[in-house]
Amino acid sequence: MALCFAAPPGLLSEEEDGIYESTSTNVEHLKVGVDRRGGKEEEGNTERVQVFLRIRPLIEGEKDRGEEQGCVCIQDVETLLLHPPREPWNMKSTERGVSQNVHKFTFTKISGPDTTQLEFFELTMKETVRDVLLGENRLLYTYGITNSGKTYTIQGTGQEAGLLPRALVSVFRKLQGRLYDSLDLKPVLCQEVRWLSSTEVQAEEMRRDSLLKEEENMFSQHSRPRGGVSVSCDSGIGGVSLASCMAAHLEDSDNVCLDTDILSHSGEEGLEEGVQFSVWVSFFEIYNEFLYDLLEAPPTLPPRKRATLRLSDDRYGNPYVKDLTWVQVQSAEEAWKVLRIGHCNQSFASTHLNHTSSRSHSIFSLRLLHIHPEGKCGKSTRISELTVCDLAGSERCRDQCSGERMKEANNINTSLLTLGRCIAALRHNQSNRSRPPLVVPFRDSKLTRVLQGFFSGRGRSCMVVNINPCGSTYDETLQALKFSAIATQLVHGPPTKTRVAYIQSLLQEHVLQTNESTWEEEGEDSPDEEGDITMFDSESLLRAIKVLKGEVQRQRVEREELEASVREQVCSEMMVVITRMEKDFSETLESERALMEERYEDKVNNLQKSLKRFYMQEIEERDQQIEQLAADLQRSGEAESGVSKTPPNPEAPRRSRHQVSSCSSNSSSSSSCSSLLAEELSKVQAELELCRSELLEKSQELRHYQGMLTLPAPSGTLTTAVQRKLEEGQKSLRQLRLDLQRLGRDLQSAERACCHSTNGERLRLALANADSTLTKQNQALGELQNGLLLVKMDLRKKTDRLAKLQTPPMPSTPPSSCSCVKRGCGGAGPYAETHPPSSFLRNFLPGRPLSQKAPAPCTTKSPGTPYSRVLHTRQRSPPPSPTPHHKSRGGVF
Ligand SMILES: Nc1ncnc2c1ncn2[C@@H]1O[C@H](COP(=O)(O)OP(=O)(O)OP(=O)(O)O)[C@@H](O)[C@H]1O
Repeated sequence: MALCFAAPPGLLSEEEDGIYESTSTNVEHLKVGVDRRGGKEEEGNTERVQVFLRIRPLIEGEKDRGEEQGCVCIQDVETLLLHPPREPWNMKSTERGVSQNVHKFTFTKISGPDTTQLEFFELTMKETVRDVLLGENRLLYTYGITNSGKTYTIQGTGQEAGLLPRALVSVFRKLQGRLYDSLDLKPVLCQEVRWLSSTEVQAEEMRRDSLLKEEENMFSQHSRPRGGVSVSCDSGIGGVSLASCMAAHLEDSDNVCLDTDILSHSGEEGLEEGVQFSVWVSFFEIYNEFLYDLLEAPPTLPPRKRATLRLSDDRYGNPYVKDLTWVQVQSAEEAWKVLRIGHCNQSFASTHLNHTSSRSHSIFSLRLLHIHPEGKCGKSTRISELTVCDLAGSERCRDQCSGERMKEANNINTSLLTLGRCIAALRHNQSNRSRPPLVVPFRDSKLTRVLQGFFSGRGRSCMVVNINPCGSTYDETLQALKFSAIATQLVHGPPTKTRVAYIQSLLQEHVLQTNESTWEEEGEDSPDEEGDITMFDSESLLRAIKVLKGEVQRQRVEREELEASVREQVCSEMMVVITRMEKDFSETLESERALMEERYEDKVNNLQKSLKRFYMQEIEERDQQIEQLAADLQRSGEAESGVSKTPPNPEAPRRSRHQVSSCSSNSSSSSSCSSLLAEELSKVQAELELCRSELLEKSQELRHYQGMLTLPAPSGTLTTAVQRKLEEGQKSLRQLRLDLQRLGRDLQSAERACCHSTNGERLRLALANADSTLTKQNQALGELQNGLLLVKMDLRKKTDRLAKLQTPPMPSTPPSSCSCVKRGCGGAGPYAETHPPSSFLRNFLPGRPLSQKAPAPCTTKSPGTPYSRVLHTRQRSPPPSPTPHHKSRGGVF
């Protein structure tokens, strides 16, 4: 079962899963990987980046330690299987707990531990050197963990010269007899002619300007990475002045054999006829994210701080190392010596894995100036470059015990991670052309900035992955292989030579536009895909530029027109859409409004209904309560007026009144009239009660008088008359009681009517009846009073007469005065005889003073009896409604 391994964070996107594979140990189920070889692709005629794997043998110390070496297994020349180590402590967290997976990687070519330096050179460098001699730019860089054999591969040791010395030998062998006089070419390379004396500057100025102009033209069309070329005065030229320092350095350096036998081939196949070459080399390192020129002698005096170099962009945006020393070399030996000098200045340190571990990325560059002495407008040049980069090895920071080593390891890992991100981004952009491209983070580290040109189509890169077979470094090796797996998916950018064809087509177009016949004559030269930019003279290039300018102008106008028409079209379409939307919105709004109206109408109706129902229920409940209270009231009233003669319970009517008033107030705000009536009723009831109590009092008083009037046997005719009058008075009194009972019943019915709250008219009628009844009673009482007064006077006369008859006259107080005293009137005899007792009359007719001589306190202290208040209240009661009875029912109630 094939399993895809997760890529390192930030290094792989989803599409890149599956670039490398992990499989179970059952090799029968191995999934066949995609073709990762650097062959021609069917589409786009682009080539995959070549990635070579080199596995070094175990060295002595590792053998002594008993390092496990069964992890790395070469399946075939292109496929590697990486088995996890048997000892579990060698595995890191990424592998722990996971089944024993086998990782499968495919490379352009795999070199095993037995591969010699020569074999590896022929495998990797041979073609690269040939391409550089043909004018291409090439980069070869080694990648791997520390102590994996990178430096060994690049430089070699002893008799085993590495790729770089072999490349130098190869270059100079092929350039034998073609090396150009270097002095004439200095201005071509120098942007800062520091090596010239002030007197020579003026003489060289004219020539240099023309050459620089030519060089600039060439660079602009040639599109290649261009470094700032400068020659240090101190370092001299051509290796002549370097000889002394070389001798000193070379004594300390390894004695690499650089004889001509290190290469098995020679010859100058493929080189252009008549072209001469000049070779220049530079060597610098990137240490802790600073650039140092390795060909500059380190300061001997303290502070021994090395001068750093700066990265700059030329006017075409291509990065180059400013003020870097370029040394012209005439032979492989000279170049090798320069390399060794730089190697001596390079930062090395002893780590626990490698006692000569590179702590920096070292970059050696060789530039070839292709000189065409017989160019159409004089001398023309072309520059090609071979850059060999020995990257520092990735390592675990925690393995470093020194703070300086830790810092170096951090910087190394950061820059390598950035390189990985750049490659991943490039890979993403190449495989997802329809999507917007990712920004390639070249600027995130110095290393990627320096190498940017080789990844941006201005050259080609080739990668050598070094691994060691040690099981102890399994995890780091796995990460390095994963990184290289991404690089195998990269394709090279379009080759620069296609630009030549483009320029040719532009020139053809221009000629066709201007003069067709002329073109026909010149048209015999077909576009040369394999040609070089130097084949064009300056006039042709100027014409091409002119055509390009015209084309740019035309396209600009076209674009503006297109933009205007697109804008117009978009505007009109937008207007249509907006109009439609507006219409739709207004329709929707209208329907929404109607819907809302309907909904709220329903809601209001429902609310009205529910409120009506609620209040009806409330009123019914209150009616029932009031009826019950009224019944209670009636019962209590009957009980009071019964034989028991119990005093009336003032609480009951009060409670009834309270119920009535609360009922009325709660029924609705519109029943204010009913509440008024209820108030009136309650007042009437209260006064009625008072009347009752007063009536009872008077009845008792009357009985008392009757008892007093009871005469002995010889009463005669007077007694009979008094008896008759008394009977009449009793009769009137009974009638009065009956009237009062009827009045009570009327009042109760009025109270019920009021409590019904819809029968206001009935209540008014009942009250009017009660009023008339009270008036009648008033009259009856008045008559009774008069009768009683007469009876009293008569009785007094008779009593006096009887007293005179029965007993001799006594000088004492007459009994009438005693009775008056008893009654509390305190009046004199004559006054008492001619007038009724004041309290009696005052109690019955207080509103009408019987005499002007009536005692002032009585009239002032009691301005009106309850009865008079009743009468007064009746007069103030609201008049009956003028509206017909049936209309008033539908009114307030
Ligand atoms: N192919 C090989 N055959 C024999 N010995 C080798 C081979 N490759 C590497 N070695 C030895 O392995 C050791 C480490 O090699 P080297 O210094 O080149 O590693 P490195 O990757 O450059 O390490 P660092 O990144 O720390 O500089 C050296 O002693 C070297 O001689």
